[in-house]
Amino acid sequence: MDQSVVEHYASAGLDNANVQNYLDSATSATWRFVRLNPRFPVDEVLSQLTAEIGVEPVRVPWLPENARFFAIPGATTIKNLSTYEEGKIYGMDCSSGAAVAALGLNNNTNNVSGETRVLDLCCCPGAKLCMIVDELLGLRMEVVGVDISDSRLNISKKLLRKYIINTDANTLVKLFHADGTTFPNPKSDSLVFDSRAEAQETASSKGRKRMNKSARAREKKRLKELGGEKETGKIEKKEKKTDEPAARGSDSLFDYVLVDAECSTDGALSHLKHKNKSLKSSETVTTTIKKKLDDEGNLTALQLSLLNAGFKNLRVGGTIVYATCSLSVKQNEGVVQAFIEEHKGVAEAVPIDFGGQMTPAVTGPHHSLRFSPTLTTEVGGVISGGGFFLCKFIKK
Ligand SMILES: C[S@@+](CC[C@H](N)C(=O)[O-])C[C@H]1O[C@@H](n2cnc3c(N)ncnc32)[C@H](O)[C@@H]1O
Repeated sequence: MDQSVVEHYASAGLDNANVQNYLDSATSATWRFVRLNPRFPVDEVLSQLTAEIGVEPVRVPWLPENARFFAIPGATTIKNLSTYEEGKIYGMDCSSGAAVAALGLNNNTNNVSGETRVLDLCCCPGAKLCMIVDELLGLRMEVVGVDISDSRLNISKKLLRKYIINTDANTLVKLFHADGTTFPNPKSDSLVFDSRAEAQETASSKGRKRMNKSARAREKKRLKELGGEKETGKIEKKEKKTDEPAARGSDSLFDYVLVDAECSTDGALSHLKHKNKSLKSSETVTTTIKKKLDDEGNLTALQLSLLNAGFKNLRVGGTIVYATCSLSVKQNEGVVQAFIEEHKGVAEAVPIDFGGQMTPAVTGPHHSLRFSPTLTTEVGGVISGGGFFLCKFIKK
């Protein structure tokens, strides 16, 4: 195995044998994780899920109960489950869930205007974006997702259409195709999704269908009786209303910002393999990681720019979380150190609290948390997911 990759993992605390084990085990994880959609009753979803996988899902004990994370056997193909097809569960790693839980949206002490505004600066494919919306369910919210990749934004749109858009009027979710390092930039950013506009569109097309079926004749008669109106029998297509959302733009500051930055993905090999289906053996995985680590200078520059842009979009008193699924010291503690030096006295690193539970994470400088990748998983005790790094700041 390439020595630089071994050294990389050694610096993150894995010994030689564990590195090989980790690289080999990426396709055969003991556990995988699902998050329950809060729009359905927990008990009902759990019994349906238990019936179809044949074992009882185990709640991830260190995440807040209302985050609804459960471990299921690693061999389960989530997309074949009826609970997944029916939109009752999301496939999502519990350490990814930790990034959203770290924002503390449930406490919602940041909300000063009656509306909670959240920016997810690298949002695709969108698992965390959906969790942000779910955490705020029932409150007035504007959640903005930004990503530079068109194809990945299409995946996010599908997710939002499946889980989110037909929710209550308090929910507004927008997606921008934009460079997160310069967001907002009205000259180059483009709004590619607006949940309220979509919901209105869906409702009015349903209305049109109903009209076509049952009320067409009556409408024809009514128009005739009114007189003077042309009896076309056709129902006018209404102009699409843009009363509030899309027009408002992206110029206000946010209460919460998540910067789940582009990284070398070496802590979450299952994600890396998911993105690149040709990564079958530990050798090809090693080569890919080596390539990414060789380009680490560019990566850390991008990460710092994203974190700075996220901070610029945050209002005073707001909360920002920086996250990566890398174990690299340069991409994690290194970026955080550079950020703190640039924003001395304004960015304050604060402890991350998941409701006082013991977590599988190790605390580092500036209250950061490191989740080691799964090597052994204890059910009933601490259950860990992929490798992850988190650091949280408030703006003073
Ligand atoms: C680690 S992934 C984010 C995962 C996502 N938060 C989720 O939960 O599904 C990093 C994302 O950053 C995006 N990205 C990379 N460079 C970017 C930039 N300059 N501006 C915005 N997004 C960027 C990538 O397209 C990718 O989707």
